[in-house]
Amino acid sequence: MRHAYTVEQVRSAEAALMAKLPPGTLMQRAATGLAVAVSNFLGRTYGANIVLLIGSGDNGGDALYAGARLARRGARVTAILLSEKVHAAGLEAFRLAGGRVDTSDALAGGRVGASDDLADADVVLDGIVGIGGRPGLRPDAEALVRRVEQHGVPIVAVDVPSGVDVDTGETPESHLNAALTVTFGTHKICHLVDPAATACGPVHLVDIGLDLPPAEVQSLQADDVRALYPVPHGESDKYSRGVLGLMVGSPQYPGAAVMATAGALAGPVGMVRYVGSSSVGQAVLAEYPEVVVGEGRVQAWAVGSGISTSGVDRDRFTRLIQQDDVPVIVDAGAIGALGTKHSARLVITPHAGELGQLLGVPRAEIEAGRLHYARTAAEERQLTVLLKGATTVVASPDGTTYVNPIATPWLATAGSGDVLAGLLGAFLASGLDEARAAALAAYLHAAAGTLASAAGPITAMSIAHALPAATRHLLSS
Ligand SMILES: NC(=O)C1=CN([C@@H]2O[C@H](COP(=O)(O)OP(=O)(O)OC[C@H]3O[C@@H](n4cnc5c(N)ncnc54)[C@H](O)[C@@H]3O)[C@@H](O)[C@H]2O)[C@@H](O)CC1
Ligand SMILES: Nc1ncnc2c1ncn2[C@@H]1O[C@H](COP(=O)(O)OP(=O)(O)O)[C@@H](O)[C@H]1O
Ligand SMILES: [K+]
Repeated sequence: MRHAYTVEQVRSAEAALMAKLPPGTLMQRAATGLAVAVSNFLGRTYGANIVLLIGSGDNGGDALYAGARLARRGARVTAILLSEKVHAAGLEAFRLAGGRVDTSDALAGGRVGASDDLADADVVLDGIVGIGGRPGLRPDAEALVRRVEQHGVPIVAVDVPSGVDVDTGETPESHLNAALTVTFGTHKICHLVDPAATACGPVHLVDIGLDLPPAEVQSLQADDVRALYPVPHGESDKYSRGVLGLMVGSPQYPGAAVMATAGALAGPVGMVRYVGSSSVGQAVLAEYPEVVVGEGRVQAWAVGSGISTSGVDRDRFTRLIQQDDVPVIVDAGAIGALGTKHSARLVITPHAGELGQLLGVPRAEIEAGRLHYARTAAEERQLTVLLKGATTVVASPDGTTYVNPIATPWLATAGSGDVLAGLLGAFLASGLDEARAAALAAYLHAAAGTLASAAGPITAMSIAHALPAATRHLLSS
């Protein structure tokens, strides 16, 4: 499991550890890990041109000490100071190691020297602000960052890409986009939650020995998927593996039923039942003769994919969400049919537009505050939210939050969400709790999309068809 923490949690863990260690130890650990990561990123150190952007705090200190190490190993390292006040001991160590300080005047707008240094750089280290930063880049920092981008020089962010909101993953103001982020002690929320997660690029974690409480946000890793997946055993039968009921697809969108069924059958259930109009049932049977069409006992329901809100059978839906023994996935049109009361355990699977409609908030606001709104909906409505998007967020009413770390943009294809709803239904029917079922489904859906897209552009059905191989690969690796 990958865990992410708030700035407050990180600071208190750092304080506890610092009290036991000689002064400066943590910063030296961070700077050493940073210097090694930069060398690995470049593939060489000797003769490399490295530029440091240095702000006023310890984040700049990390960059200066790492710059000193890189200079001692033969790199040409130049620091551009963005503040009158910078980490004094770090600057001294940097100068002693042969590091140059660019003295062109940032605020005078000249920056001739800086411009030359930037044009020649192999990499730029962003030590402008770390976890002590407020969102946004100041005008001088922003101008420099835009210059770096114009020259196409990759940026390695120290701890976090400057400008992002570390605790929410939001980017309300200007920020930089890193080719790599090197962080210390633990992941912070911005490393896992979009839009900031995208700005981080790949994230490299340097262990500095922190002791941390339970995490705010977590991400499944391959070994978690292996541990959680309900693999059948000698005593299993089709009922004990779980029966999923699908109330999805409509005469207008019959394909949704086929795609949700494909997702479900590629999951861990023993049986899928289809309940709906006979023409849609026939379409499902034509593709999947193993589906049982008609009423019967199920361990979970998936409702709404490929059904418009006005097409949802309200009486039936209300009865389903008022029973308390069978969990229900509420997808697509059924999200719009949700009232304020339910007693079943529910998982809703909106994209940003659908969550916006449910909460009465514009879509763009949901996109900008994905973690916040997923958590708000989960808590206020007392249900689990799987918010779809480039990084899918799963939030449960008890506060447990997962973020899916491995999606590919190829997943953004019509019907992809129907496959996901079916797969999630399969995990719920097999007996997993809602949050874990949702996190596992998002992970495997993305793994299948990644596998399928290796052969070129994908469709929803190719995601479903890649699910067994993606699952086998994960379970056997
Ligand atoms: N506390 C520790 O033990 C460790 C801290 N480390 C480093 O220290 C960093 C935190 O250092 P600090 O607490 O000094 O804080 P930062 O260096 O993140 O930034 C705080 C400084 O930046 C200024 N500032 C805030 N927002 C700004 C903005 N938008 N634009 C420009 N300037 C802004 C503030 O006035 C303040 O002077 C971590 O991110 C990490 O890089 C690491 O060395 C590991 C150990
Ligand atoms: N940019 C992206 N990167 C990765 N995954 C994405 C991206 N955009 C969408 N997805 C994923 O693709 C799926 C799309 O589902 P959805 O919006 O319901 O489409 P549909 O209604 O056509 O099935 C979701 O699993 C979502 O998380
Ligand atoms: K930074």
